[in-house]
Amino acid sequence: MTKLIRVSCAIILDSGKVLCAQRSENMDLPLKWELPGGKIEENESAAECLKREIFEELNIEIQIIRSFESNIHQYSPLKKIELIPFLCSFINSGITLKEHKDFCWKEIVKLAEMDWAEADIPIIRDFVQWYSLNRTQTHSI
Ligand SMILES: Nc1nc2c([nH]c(=O)n2[C@@H]2O[C@H](COP(=O)(O)OP(=O)(O)OP(=O)(O)O)[C@@H](O)[C@H]2O)c(=O)[nH]1
Repeated sequence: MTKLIRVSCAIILDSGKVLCAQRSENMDLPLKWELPGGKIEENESAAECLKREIFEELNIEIQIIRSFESNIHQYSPLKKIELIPFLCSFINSGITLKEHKDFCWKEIVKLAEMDWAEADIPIIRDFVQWYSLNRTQTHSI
């Protein structure tokens, strides 16, 4: 049976825009856009993983606001991931890319235009829908 790989990812919201990261040519899913994050290690919670990965990949600290429903996606017979999203804000802002090719801040209404990794598509759709219903609560972010 295929092992389920659990992956935490961050929807980092700042001034109504979300941080999108582009995978580099030499990564799996080359040049696809993703939400920064990574694989959850043994003895680590999804939230702990996210803080560690975001610091390792982008050199920034985040504050987790809430989690959203995860998405299970089978990329191939041997690769099945559970992508677990968290809404986050910044603590500091000097992004240094350690692994990704590029990053951008995308307005929420334009998020669906990006060429996302397949597992991210339902997560982005659900987040855009949630934001349109809850934007008044997120004004301070
Ligand atoms: N971090 C992150 N990973 C994602 C997203 N969407 C998605 O399908 N993935 C997949 O989840 C896995 C996360 O692995 P990772 O970020 O720790 O590292 P990686 O590319 O070095 O993994 P690899 O060792 O499989 O090549 C990758 O296989 C990646 O393709 C996403 O939005 N964020």
